[in-house]
Amino acid sequence: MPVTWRDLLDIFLVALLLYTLYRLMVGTRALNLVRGVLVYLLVWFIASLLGLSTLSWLLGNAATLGAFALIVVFQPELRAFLERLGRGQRFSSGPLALEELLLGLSRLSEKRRGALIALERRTPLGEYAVSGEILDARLSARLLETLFYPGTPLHDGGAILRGERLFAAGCVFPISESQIGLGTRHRAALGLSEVSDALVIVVSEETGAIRVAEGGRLSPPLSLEALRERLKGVARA
Ligand SMILES: Nc1ncnc2c1ncn2[C@@H]1O[C@H](COP(=O)(O)OP(=O)(O)OP(=O)(O)O)[C@@H](O)[C@H]1O
Repeated sequence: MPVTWRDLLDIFLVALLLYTLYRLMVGTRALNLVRGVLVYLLVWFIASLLGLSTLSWLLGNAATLGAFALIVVFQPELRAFLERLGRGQRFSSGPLALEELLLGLSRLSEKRRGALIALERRTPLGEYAVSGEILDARLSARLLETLFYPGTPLHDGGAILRGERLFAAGCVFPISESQIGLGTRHRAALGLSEVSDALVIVVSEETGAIRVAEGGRLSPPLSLEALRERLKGVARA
């Protein structure tokens, strides 16, 4: 049968759809889930091919139950994914007010004020924002200083930056289990960086050191210059 322009269009659209889905999932837990499901399906397929009836029966029945379990467990990711799909474009949090952020961080560090600030990138952090207070205010150094002033109602917890807006404050981030020796502020920074592509900045109340968590890794204390370089990439993104 000859290949028509319809077949080519069909192939192109399917490829585009798969690529779009992949781009939407990069940097989220959902990508690992898809990998897991693919491995599961492969094992199931091989078991059926080899006629291993008990194993393929077991995997077949577990798949039905598993599908429901996955919907429940990954409900936040599914919601975020559909939100991003609904926006019709790649999520982008807009330009970062880099100098204001750096000025705020240097003052917080100088005065040894503990702070936790997540820079939202492609993974939406809305589910963490609603655990605190939505502010959606223009970011300024003075606003950061005010927010993390000890004793104020919003100084506890983390702030979320969405582009040049300080989107939320007083938010609860997931605590990492990977480095039990760290204090909870640093573990919360690591935890959020494990489940999202956010870059999370921590200022230590004890030492004033500024560190960055990204992709489940915590940097050593950074100088302002090193931090500027690190953040420039985010500002451009
Ligand atoms: N799950 C969380 N999400 C956001 N912020 C949190 C979370 N858990 C703790 N924090 C913040 O961390 C503060 C406690 O910091 P703690 O002293 O335990 O951490 P630390 O990593 O040793 O930091 P520091 O060096 O500033 O003392 C809390 O007052 C709160 O503001």
